Amino acid sequence: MQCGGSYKSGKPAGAYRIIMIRHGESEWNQKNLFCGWYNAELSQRGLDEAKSAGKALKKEGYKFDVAFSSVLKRANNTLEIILKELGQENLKYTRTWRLNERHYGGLTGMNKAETVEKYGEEQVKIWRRSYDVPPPPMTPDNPYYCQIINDKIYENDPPKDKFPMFESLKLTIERTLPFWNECIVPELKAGKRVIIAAHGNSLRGIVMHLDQMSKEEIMNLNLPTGIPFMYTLDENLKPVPGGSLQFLGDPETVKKAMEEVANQGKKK
Ligand SMILES: O=C(O)[C@@H](CO)OP(=O)(O)O
Repeated sequence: MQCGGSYKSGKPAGAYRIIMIRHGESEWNQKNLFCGWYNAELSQRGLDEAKSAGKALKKEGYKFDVAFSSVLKRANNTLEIILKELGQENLKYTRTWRLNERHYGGLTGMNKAETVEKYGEEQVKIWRRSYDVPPPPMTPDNPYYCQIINDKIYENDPPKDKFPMFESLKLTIERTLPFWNECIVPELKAGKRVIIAAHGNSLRGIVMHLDQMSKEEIMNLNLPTGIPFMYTLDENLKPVPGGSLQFLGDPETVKKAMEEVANQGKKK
């Protein structure tokens, strides 16, 4: 059976394995701005994180048959850097808006710490991490409204009448999960070695689904930038014991990186 490919660590017979990674730090992460559908570049640290992720995957002997990303360049570039490190730069990958970061609505472009000063830590945590409370909608007076809505990456999809002006995690999951079920799961079931390079919140949606997390549990999950993680799934696509959210990095570094993300929503 091909689904294990060249993975080194033990994988139970019949299980499926998938690697996911949140893009490396973007320039807007670095400035601590709500980013969402704005097409930010990777920062130098983000480029380095992507390279390190590629090296770590290479060291473990990973190769991929199929790769998926959003339409946003911070995720695309992260994936391309990883594939280059693996000597797989010619692997064609699928880009879809369904794996995009959640649309941060009217918060897009605002500084997270300043938003805390203005609205309080509790409100910002609700906007950032609650399951179904959306941020305020993006209105035409937002400085990034035209740039986002007219961006060529959205030329074909989503249709203009369905173009979101905000998304909660729930709404993000509603457009990400159909893609997971219809496009990613069949590749896993066909025994393909799959990698997804996407975003903090689209990946939180997939994690919530795979681990059947409650609305309360998902609030406390912050995915670090640029550290690959693995899921090992049984034939029903449920994580095998110990098969959830296994980071390819030392636990202390991962813990610190997760805390760093959580702390972006605190006072300066
Ligand atoms: O700004 C964003 O788009 C996301 C990810 O960078 O931020 P948060 O971690 O606050 O959901």
